[in-house]
Amino acid sequence: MRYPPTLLIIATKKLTAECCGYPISIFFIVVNEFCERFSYYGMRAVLVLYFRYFLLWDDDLATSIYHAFVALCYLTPILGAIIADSWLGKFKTIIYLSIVYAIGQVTMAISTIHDITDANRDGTPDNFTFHIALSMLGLILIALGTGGIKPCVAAFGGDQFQEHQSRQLNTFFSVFYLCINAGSLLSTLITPVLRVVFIAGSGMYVKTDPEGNIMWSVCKCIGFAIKNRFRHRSSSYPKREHWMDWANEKYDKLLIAQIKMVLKVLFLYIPLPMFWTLFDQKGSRWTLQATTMSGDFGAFILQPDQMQTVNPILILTLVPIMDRLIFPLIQKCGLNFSPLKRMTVGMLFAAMAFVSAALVQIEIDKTLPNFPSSSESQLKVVNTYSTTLNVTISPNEHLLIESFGVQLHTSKHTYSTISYVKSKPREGKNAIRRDFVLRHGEQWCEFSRKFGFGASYTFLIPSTVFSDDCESITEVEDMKPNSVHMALQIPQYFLITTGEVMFSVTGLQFSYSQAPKNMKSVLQAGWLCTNAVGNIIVLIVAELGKLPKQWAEYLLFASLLVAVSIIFSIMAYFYTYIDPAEIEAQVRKEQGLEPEEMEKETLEMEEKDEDQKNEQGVKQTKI
Ligand SMILES: C[C@H](N)C(=O)N[C@@H](CC(=O)O)C(=O)O
Repeated sequence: MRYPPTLLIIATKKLTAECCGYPISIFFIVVNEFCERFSYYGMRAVLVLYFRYFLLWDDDLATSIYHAFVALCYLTPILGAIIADSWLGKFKTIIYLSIVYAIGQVTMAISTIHDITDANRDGTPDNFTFHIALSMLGLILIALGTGGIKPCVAAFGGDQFQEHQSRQLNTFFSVFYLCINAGSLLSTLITPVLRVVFIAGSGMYVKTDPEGNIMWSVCKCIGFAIKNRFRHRSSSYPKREHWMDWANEKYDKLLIAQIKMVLKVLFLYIPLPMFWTLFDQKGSRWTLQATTMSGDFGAFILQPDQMQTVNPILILTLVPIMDRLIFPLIQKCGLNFSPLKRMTVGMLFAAMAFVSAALVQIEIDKTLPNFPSSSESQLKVVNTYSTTLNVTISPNEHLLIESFGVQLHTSKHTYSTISYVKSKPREGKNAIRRDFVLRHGEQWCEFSRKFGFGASYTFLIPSTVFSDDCESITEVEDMKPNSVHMALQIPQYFLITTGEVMFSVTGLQFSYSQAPKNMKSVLQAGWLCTNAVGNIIVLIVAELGKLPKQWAEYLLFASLLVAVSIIFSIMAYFYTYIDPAEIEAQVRKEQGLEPEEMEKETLEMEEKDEDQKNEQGVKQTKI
């Protein structure tokens, strides 16, 4: 027994204004995406350093919370898709969640004002709990906003195209990706203001109504199929072609066919999170790696977090090159570079990027001093005499450690120094880059010297310093400047970005093209979830796997991705590309329904007592 759909909506396709074959409305959508990514990446670029140097968390905690936030941003798309499909529709969801998003950005910005709790005006917040709580609230709102609108925007963009515009639809996803990266490149905080552009296009959009709680219908249908299959587990019941066919007794054939399409794609997505695991470490591990490198490019000094802009810059150049040159060339050579093959190659590029990061790390490690572990201390003794002194530390002697200095009492002498260094200077910077002036009352002198990035020095300043114009200052280098140049990170950025173009742009198009019409946002949310899971994997591997050497962790991630890409290529080999519209039309024909009148069909089922229906279904099967 099958229950007919209770609600039938006849959709009217709005005639959209076109320019060069494209609906004009997509202009507003891509500009909106530019602004949104502008805001998101502007904040995300500095996030790990905010955790590290404002909230004073250690590298591992900063990395973990960063990835937890990114994971949340890519989990909330499920919520966004539910709200859009079952309640507000894509357009209103984008508007309302953008407001939540803007409130989140403001909250986050307020949390960074240390003056709010800095009563003693020493430049450090007095109440870290307040700042942490506020920033976490801000981040949760941002995640809700950015993630909530993300599956809607791409699907909403796709919805604007008519059937005759399939070529333009493919180009749309490339342009869409270009805008994401242009936004990411030019990130600043004015974005929430610019976002009104999206509303300006309101009159031109094709706005499809929410189609009922599609996610809920899907879950109920899957649940029923599983239960029904279990009830008929005995071998006396004939097997069915697909396990979802066990929902036939109660659910519409069209819904079952659509769920089969979505499940096929979601199954294929299982290995994909590993790509994002590597990709999103640009913002955490790679940025922290850059803090131990030199950003001196002669004409300008690049900050470690600015290094991330290499990614969108490369995207802006690589997407057109790939779309217009490489992919057509491969096609001309007679090679079938199908979307799933592109995605596999993309994964291999990302793995190579991590091998490159490991090689750079090995170079950096050669230049780093040996920092004391948490169970060790470091003691530095500076000899200010002109003769050689022997220092003997007897195991029984008493060591007195003061806050800014170390005093060493040995059996023979007492020396004192003013340095106590246990890590590289913050963000690879020195407190002083050039020149400092010493003052005492009316007297002053200037010490002139260019200090290297990430170096640490101790200055011994004698009382005669003003009489010889700072000449008598003795400088001791506690830690050498960063000598490995940030330019060495460019190959890893190039490899990961090439991988991204092949993997992410293709994945976005693939997710849209393989989704049934009423489940485009659902599948976009599924695609974005692979990103969320990827970030959760970083948390697990970085926290549990704690490898003693960073380069070893990079190699571990690269090897995992190679293994996963092999599994994915096998799964892809067995995947058959489908045309959802064709399948839907075929099912409708089988059901004797006219395609025009079923342009849009909600699959809201009558709320009847579940057990009663199951019983009827079982009885019918037995008959
Ligand atoms: C800035 C990145 N190159 C990028 O384009 N990211 C995409 C894909 C993703 O990370 O989900 C985006 O922000 O949508």
